[in-house]
Amino acid sequence: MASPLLHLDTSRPANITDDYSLEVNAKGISALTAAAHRISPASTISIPYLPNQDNEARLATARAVRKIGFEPMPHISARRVTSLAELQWFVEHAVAEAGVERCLVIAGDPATPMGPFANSSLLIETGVFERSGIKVIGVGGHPEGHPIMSAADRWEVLKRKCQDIERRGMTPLIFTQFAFDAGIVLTWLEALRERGIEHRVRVGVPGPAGVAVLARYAAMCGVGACASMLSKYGISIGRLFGTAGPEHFVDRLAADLTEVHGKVSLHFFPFGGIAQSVGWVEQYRSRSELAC
Ligand SMILES: NC(=O)C1=CN([C@@H]2O[C@H](COP(=O)(O)OP(=O)(O)OC[C@H]3O[C@@H](n4cnc5c(N)ncnc54)[C@H](O)[C@@H]3O)[C@@H](O)[C@H]2O)C=CC1
Ligand SMILES: Nc1nc(=O)c2c([nH]1)NC[C@@H]1CN(c3ccc(C(=O)N[C@@H](CCC(=O)O)C(=O)O)cc3)CN21
Repeated sequence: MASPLLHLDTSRPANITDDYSLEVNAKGISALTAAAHRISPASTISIPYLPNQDNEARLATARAVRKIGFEPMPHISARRVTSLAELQWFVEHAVAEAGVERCLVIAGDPATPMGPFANSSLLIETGVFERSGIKVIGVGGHPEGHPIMSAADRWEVLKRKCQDIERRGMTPLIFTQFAFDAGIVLTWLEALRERGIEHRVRVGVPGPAGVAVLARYAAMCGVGACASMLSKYGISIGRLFGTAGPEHFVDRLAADLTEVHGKVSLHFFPFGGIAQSVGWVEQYRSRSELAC
């Protein structure tokens, strides 16, 4: 099987991958433990709210992430939370048992909410987070659009969520879905800053993975993966097998990010495995250093 393609590019700054975060679910803890010495201490490890992992499994993952020396950031999927009591239980236990200080709130995919929360704003409005000691709340940003919201609604909802988080004494952090076209992300960052939203953005990046795996996750997550986007990513329609890494995507960000785009760091989705994503960052960094 082909290894992730890394193309030498001397134009990027060395620090685009500094302070990256990584998504790790319950099944990934042993791989995270094995790779821990290769990841900066206290890095944020976000814990997705997967339907096949229950609250106990998510809590155990958060405890393990903390024990290894990282900052656990559990996701809470509004539409999958069945009651206020469940939300309270989870957040309080996460704080008490894993020292959780940051959570990511996201609507989630169920067409019909399983409880009283149809969107992530309703989770924030409960007051559970600040009362439990949470300091940072992550919310979704949508460079590629949103299943139901118009552009105007998207900006309004994002602005309101950030304001509400700050009003409650916490710090907002914006996470974007993984994407294949860095140009769309750059344009969205400019629009975000034009609207006066200055909070740090963690740009979603797919880790190196099989092309078929990337296509499957893109379809599952509603991520744009048309031929032109994939081609910008470095995947040609004639080569739908093998592995693809985010080198073109990250190169483009590194080359084109300026002060106008504000505070930006990377958030990796390790679809091809945790060791592979961590290894990709190491290779990318060593090539940047060689190029300096
Ligand atoms: N890391 C990730 O996984 C990220 C994912 N996203 C995507 O954005 C989606 C929703 O964005 P949020 O900012 O959390 O929305 P939100 O919680 O702010 O909701 C905004 C509006 O969209 C409606 N809505 C949201 N999801 C819906 C669904 N599945 N069906 C019908 N209506 C829905 C809500 O009711 C609300 O009116 C996520 O579910 C995900 O697909 C965005 C950023 C990061
Ligand atoms: N709209 C939306 N819905 C989602 O469910 C979703 C997103 N967006 N954005 C990205 C995250 C990441 N997601 C996932 C979902 C499942 C696994 C998972 O089951 N991983 C297995 C590997 C399975 C495989 O080989 O493909 C694992 O062992 O980690 C990982 C990440 C779901 N996510």
